[in-house]
Amino acid sequence: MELEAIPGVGAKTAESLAELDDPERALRDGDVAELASAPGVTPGRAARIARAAIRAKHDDPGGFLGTDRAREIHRELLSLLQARAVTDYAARRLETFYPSARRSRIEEARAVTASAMEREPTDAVLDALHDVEPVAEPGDVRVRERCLATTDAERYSAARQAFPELSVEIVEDARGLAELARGYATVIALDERFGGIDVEGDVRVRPDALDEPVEIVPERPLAFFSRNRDCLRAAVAVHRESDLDAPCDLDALTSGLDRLDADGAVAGDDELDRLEDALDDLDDVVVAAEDLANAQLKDAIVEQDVTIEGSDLLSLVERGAGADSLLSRELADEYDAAVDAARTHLIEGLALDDAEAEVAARAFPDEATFPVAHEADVVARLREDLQAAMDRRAGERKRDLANTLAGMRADAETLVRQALEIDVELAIARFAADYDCALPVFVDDDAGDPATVGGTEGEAPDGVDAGSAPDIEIVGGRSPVLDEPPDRIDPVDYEIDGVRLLSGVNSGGKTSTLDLVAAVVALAHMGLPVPADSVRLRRFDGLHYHAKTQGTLDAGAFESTVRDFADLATGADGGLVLVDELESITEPGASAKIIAGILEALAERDATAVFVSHLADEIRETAGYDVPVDGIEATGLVNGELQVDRSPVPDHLARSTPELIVEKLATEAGSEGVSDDGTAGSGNPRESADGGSDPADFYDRLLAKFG
Ligand SMILES: Nc1ncnc2c1ncn2[C@@H]1O[C@H](COP(=O)(O)OP(=O)(O)OP(=O)(O)O)[C@@H](O)[C@H]1O
Repeated sequence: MELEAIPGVGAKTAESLAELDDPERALRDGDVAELASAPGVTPGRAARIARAAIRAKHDDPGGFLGTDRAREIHRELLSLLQARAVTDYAARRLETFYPSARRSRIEEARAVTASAMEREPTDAVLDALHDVEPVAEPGDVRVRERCLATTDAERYSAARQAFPELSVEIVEDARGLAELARGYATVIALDERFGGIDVEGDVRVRPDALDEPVEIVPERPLAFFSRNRDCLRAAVAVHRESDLDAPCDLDALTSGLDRLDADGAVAGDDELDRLEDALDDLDDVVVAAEDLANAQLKDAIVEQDVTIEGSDLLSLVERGAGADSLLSRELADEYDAAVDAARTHLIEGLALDDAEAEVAARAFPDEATFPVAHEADVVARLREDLQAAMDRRAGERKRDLANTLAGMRADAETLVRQALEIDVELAIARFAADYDCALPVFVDDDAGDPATVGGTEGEAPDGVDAGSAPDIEIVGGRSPVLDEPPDRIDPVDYEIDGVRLLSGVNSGGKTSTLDLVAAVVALAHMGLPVPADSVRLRRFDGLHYHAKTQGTLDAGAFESTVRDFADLATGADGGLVLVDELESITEPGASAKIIAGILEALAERDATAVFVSHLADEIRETAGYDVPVDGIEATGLVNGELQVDRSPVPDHLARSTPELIVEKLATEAGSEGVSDDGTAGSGNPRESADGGSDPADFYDRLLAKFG
């Protein structure tokens, strides 16, 4: 895919995207996280790029949402879905679900939805998802205890390029290697000519180094796994909890991760731990051993009666020395015992092995002295030996672990990607469960092709013929954008065919019905499930939902609204038109004429449209064809509140709220004029006591005006 061919991707963004490992895959899969990892590409922009790439793939001109209200409904739906995603990735990825008029795009999104609706969002999976995030590249790795050495300038620059983590040194000969070995724990010689040389220190000859990066720098693969350790563990848990097919052996990956520290060091190796502890404790244990010997020896001296011969005393006094020789002669056994105790303390305290113990034993001298003092150079040698053993061991363990894990990197990345994708599906599944959704059935509008999207291949669902099916049929629809808790929402049935008016009492739910239709149509064209028992609809080219205007428009705004409707009524767009109380734009008489004209033009073009209006009668009178009117009917007034059946009654002009109230007044006034025994209270029930006319007459007169 030519990156710059994607709308909105300029040369600079294309350059950034080209830095990704596989930008085409990321674009193809709508992998927003991967796109957002390109330099300078924010997550929001990544979502827009992914959407544009999807549109380009489906040759989709976009612009399905034709009005502000349509876009608002889409935004609300998206937020409801995003609120059900655990990861930021899934929230962004959901933005790539946009309403499209293209059958291929709708089918592509529906495939994800179909799989999503099989998923069960258990608490355990959702918990595990909290720690999943797109894998991160580890920062620069720097290994200071190992270096590469060569005599060859060309090999030198190749090695520098291949191993930025290590120092690379030029040496003249074996002496140069030996010198390096004094400064580095391990020196890796790259030249064959060094094979078989005998140099002190850990010097390895590896002419194959450039082909074996894991052997030479095991830290490199390990850095990826340690950087992403928590996320990988969480991705493993997501796979286990959701029975997802894993791309690798989860036990092997987990045990590898268990052997790794957060900083890339090897964990859980007893020998390595022993060496590390011994190094940490060395100074303290030496001092403690020395103190022990001195305390023991002091006690022995205090308890001892020393008989000193006169000649010895003389020699002591004359030479001012010789107490040590006296000590070794008189207290040799006690000294040996004290030094033995010190050596044992040192060896056991540091859990040294035999070879280390042999060195450690020399830390306390055989020759008697008081106080007993350790040999600093022997302790230094012991430290060097322990450090070298630790470096060797750590290197071996790292190489082992790196060899196990390096081959799992691609699978580990897939593991995380799958876990993130599952979050997208679970968000859809949770939305579907919360709003009792069903997958809508598209009754295809392609001429001569009754195939359905989502219905039985090649035939219309339940025998419905594309020619005779209504444009939209909603059964048990529950508007997700209604500001009511789901259990307080009355399900609505509504069938829309052609261009129609929707009448009804105030607050009967006309606007909410338009919202429901808009939400259902938007979700269906996003390839998502709809909040209804069932929905059948034809594929629309766009959604033009005009919300009610607040108050009468001034001349300029009125003119531009009429222009908008001119575009709608004369354009080639096969979109769905929803309009709420357009009459509020100007005075009622003029409004009815304008609405009638728009309806005529739309009907001539076989459009699908619903116009909510309180002027249904006036519009019908003016319109040049028989405009169908549906009605949301009040079933009565209880305690001053309207009882409403929210489902529009087809081909029925609903009575208005004023009519219902006048009817109620007329009924009440009529029954007040009749006495308990059913006879008239006065000779003339329509005559009031003071001789004026009865209010019931007045109410009847008003009622008669409603026809
Ligand atoms: N299907 C429904 N289930 C439950 N409550 C609903 C439903 N539809 C509407 N309502 C309630 O009725 C209120 C009024 O609805 P809505 O604004 O859609 O009526 P309307 O007929 O457009 O009113 P108006 O004629 O005044 O513009 C909503 O705020 C909501 O509380």
